[in-house]
Amino acid sequence: MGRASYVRIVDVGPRDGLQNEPGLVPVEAKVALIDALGAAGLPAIESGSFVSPKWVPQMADTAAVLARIQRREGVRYPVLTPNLKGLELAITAGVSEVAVFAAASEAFSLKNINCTIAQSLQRFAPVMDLARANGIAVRGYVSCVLGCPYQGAVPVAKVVEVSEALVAMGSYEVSLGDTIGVGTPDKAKAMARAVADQIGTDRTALHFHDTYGQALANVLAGLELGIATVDASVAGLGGCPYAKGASGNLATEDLVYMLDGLGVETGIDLDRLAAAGRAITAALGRAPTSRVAQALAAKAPAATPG
Ligand SMILES: CC(C)(COP(=O)([O-])OP(=O)([O-])OC[C@H]1O[C@@H](n2cnc3c(N)ncnc32)[C@H](O)[C@@H]1OP(=O)([O-])[O-])[C@@H](O)C(=O)NCCC(=O)NCCSC(=O)C[C@@](C)(O)CC(=O)[O-]
Repeated sequence: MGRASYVRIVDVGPRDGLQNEPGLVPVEAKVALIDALGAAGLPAIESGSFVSPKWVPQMADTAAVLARIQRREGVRYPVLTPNLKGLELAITAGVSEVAVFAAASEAFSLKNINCTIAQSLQRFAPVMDLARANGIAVRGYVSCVLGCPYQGAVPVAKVVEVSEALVAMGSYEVSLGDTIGVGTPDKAKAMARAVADQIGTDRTALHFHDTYGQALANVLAGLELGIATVDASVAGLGGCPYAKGASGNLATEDLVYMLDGLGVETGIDLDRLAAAGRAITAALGRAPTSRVAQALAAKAPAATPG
């Protein structure tokens, strides 16, 4: 199957990007980021997570963030929910989409959500049922699809097995997370193909971190399979609190620039996206790691001295 003519980008910056920030990011900065991403044309913006505030303090204000964002018609604002308690909080916050997150590595599952892979799938079953009863769409994640910080190699068969289980339970899509960004294109493509062959290309999404600078190449390899949903994080924000050394996701600006160049539609305005990235990184006191954002900033006319 060839490359799709439209790729749906899920910006995970407000959640995956910010969850590991050492200093608390104010609610206003998160709301401004989500609204700016919506205005830039993102069709889906992962806006927070209802997880234990002891485990991930940065996401403890998710309800406050959701109460203040400007929800745009046609834009989805999923949040992570690891268990029923998380889903109940998400329902109270009025969400229409959540994500459950499993792993293909036992060691990572224990560190990240304090249970085995099998226990996590058991825990997700009632979450899926309650979500369905409330008309809430459920996305699934599988972490460590190309390697684990604790266990090393991860068998592709395990990635396929967990992905199939998530779809069988009711996930409309499974996002394949290279949590520590160790993948390279041939391996990424073989893994994504093995999953897509079982659950369908239309249910397969790519979520690659850029730790080793391979994320864009890995995405391109996945696009060749016809996969048409890709996660990215504005300004390259991010890192996982339970994966030491994991850097940010593929930067959304870099992905949009590549797709624009390939003639693949995204519906995203690159300049507005880059402005959103500059605003949040300014609030965090640093520059975007996105190469495209840096290039655009270098090209921008200098302010007139005044
Ligand atoms: C899953 C748990 C809760 C298990 O944690 P646990 O300690 O086993 O849970 P518990 O059920 O025993 O509860 C312990 C305490 O947490 C509370 N609690 C329990 N659940 C919730 C909830 N939903 N919301 C708020 N509070 C909650 C619960 O009420 C209790 O409070 P206490 O009585 O001690 O005061 C914990 O391990 C956790 O929150 N983990 C989240 C870790 C996380 O968010 N990781 C980052 C996201 S995953 C990721 O980044 C990878 C991804 C998706 O991007 C893809 C990729 O790149 O690979």
